[in-house]
Amino acid sequence: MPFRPSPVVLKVRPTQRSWLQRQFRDPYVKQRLSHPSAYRSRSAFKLLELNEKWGGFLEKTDLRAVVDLGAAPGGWSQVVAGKMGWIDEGFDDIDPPPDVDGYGLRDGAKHERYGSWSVKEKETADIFNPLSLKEAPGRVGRGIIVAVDLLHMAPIPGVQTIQMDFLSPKAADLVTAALTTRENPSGKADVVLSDMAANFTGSIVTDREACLDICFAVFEFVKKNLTVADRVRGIRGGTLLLKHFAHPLLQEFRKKVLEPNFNVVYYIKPESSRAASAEGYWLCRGWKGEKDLKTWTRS
Ligand SMILES: C[S@@+](CC[C@H](N)C(=O)[O-])C[C@H]1O[C@@H](n2cnc3c(N)ncnc32)[C@H](O)[C@@H]1O
Repeated sequence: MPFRPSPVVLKVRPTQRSWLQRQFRDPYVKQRLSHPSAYRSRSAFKLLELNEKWGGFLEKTDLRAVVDLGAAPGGWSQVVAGKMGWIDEGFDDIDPPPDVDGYGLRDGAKHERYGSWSVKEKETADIFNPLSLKEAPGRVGRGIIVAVDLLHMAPIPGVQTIQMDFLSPKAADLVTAALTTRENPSGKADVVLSDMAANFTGSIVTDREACLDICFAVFEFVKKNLTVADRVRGIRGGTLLLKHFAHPLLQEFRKKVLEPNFNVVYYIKPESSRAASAEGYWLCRGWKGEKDLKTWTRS
């Protein structure tokens, strides 16, 4: 019988068709779909690659707290949860563990067995009643992981998920509250990851401003919440991984804001990032702290 395209196939527009063709050819999409960990996003491979090439910053034994900003659908959080021992790195996210009832948590549900919960901003009032990591029954990982996104994200063991706009005025305080546990009373994070990206509008000015808004909001958070180096106590300064898009003003942000405040700032374009995309990452190591803070006001 001759092939008759279905109405669905007929409806695919040329732009969608080229997107689909690109997806089918993409080795990282193929890898994601066949990988035993069933990573939720192609981005997961960027983080795995960056971590492996840049000294295993997610594998340090003294890592206590990680924040994942712009976390949905959850690929990076899965990678972090794997590195911190909450899930096996070969964990299959699609099949729930047999002994866990309703592994897909409801919004607002605290899942003490795995030390995970998922809340919306408006529901957080009584959630941040710091649960001691040691008291959470069944907790197997180490440290705390807080994930934030505008979108709903299905829970991952060991990851506390807050659905909210990170640019909203309350955001930093809510994340700090979520980070503050008996084992992490300072509420500091050792690693802050930001893969946040606003939707592209096509206007260079609007897109550049949106990217700068995100970079500044993340930096404000870092100022108060990233672990500060303390040589006497043998504590290394925290790490920031920040997505951005190529633009001269963003280069200025790197020079005037990031470089003076971290020991080193690397520009990285992971192999798994599409060559045609203007995105890149800054990996900033060794937060110096607010003591000698250098700031910059954008024009
Ligand atoms: C590239 S995706 C992140 C993918 C993620 N790292 C993963 O591995 O699954 C970017 C995310 O940033 C989120 N985002 C953009 N602006 C945000 C904001 N102001 N507050 C919170 N999340 C935001 C988007 O909703 C989107 O889910």
